[in-house]
Amino acid sequence: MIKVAPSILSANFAHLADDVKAVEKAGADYIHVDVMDGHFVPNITFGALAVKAIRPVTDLPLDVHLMIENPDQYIGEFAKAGADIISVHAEACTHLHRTIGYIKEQGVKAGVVLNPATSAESIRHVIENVDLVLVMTVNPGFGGQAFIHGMLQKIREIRQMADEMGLSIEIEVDGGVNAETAALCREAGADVLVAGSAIYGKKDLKDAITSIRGV
Ligand SMILES: O=C(CO)[C@@H](O)[C@H](O)COP(=O)(O)O
Ligand SMILES: [Fe+2]
Repeated sequence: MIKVAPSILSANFAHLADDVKAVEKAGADYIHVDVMDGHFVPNITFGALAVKAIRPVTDLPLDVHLMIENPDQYIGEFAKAGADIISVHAEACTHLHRTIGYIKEQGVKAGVVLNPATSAESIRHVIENVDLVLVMTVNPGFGGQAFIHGMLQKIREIRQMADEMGLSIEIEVDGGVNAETAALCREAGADVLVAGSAIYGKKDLKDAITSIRGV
C-alpha cells in the first residue's frame, strides 16, 4: 500500500494544528515537515520549535525533511522535538555516512535526499544504512512547482539498487506530485508520495489523498 505524506508547507500556518488534524482524519500516513534555512535553499520555513508544537497534535509519524546546511548541528534538536524520520540532503553532508549514523543514534529513522542534479549512484555507499531514500522531483525550496519527469528514471534506479541488495527501504518522492504524476511515481517504484499543493489546495482532502495513493 502506497503511503501519502501531506506537506504542511502548503497548510495555513495561522491554523497549523487544525490543518495537521484534518489530513490525519482524511487518511494521511505521515506528516511531511519541510525545514528550510534560507541558505541550502532560497526560502525559510520553520525549525525544531514548530516540530515540538505539532508533535502532540497528531499520532502520525513526523517526516522531517531538512533542507539546511550543516544538518549535524540540528539533528539532536529535531529528534528531541519529536521527529520520527529525519532526512538530510546528500549535497549538504560532507560526511554523509557519519551523519546518517548520527541520526540513528538519536533513535529515529534516517533518510537521505537527492536533489534533481544528484545521481542515484551517489548514495550506493549509504543505501544499506538508511530507512528511506527521498527523491526530489523539483529543485527544493518551494511548494507548487512542476514535476521534473526525468526523475522517474532515478526512482527506477534506486528501486533496482534496493531490490538487488535485498533492502526493505522506503522510496519517497517529493515535489510536483498530483494525481497524474503520482501514478507515474507508483509505476516507477515509489512507496511514499509527498504532496503539498495537490492536497491542501483541494477542498476534499480525503479525495485528494485517495487519488494520490491510487486506491
Ligand atoms: O520539499 C519540498 C519543496 O522543497 C516539498 O515537500 C514541497 O512542499 C512539495 O510541495 P508540492 O510540490 O507538492 O506543492
Ligand atoms: Fe519536502
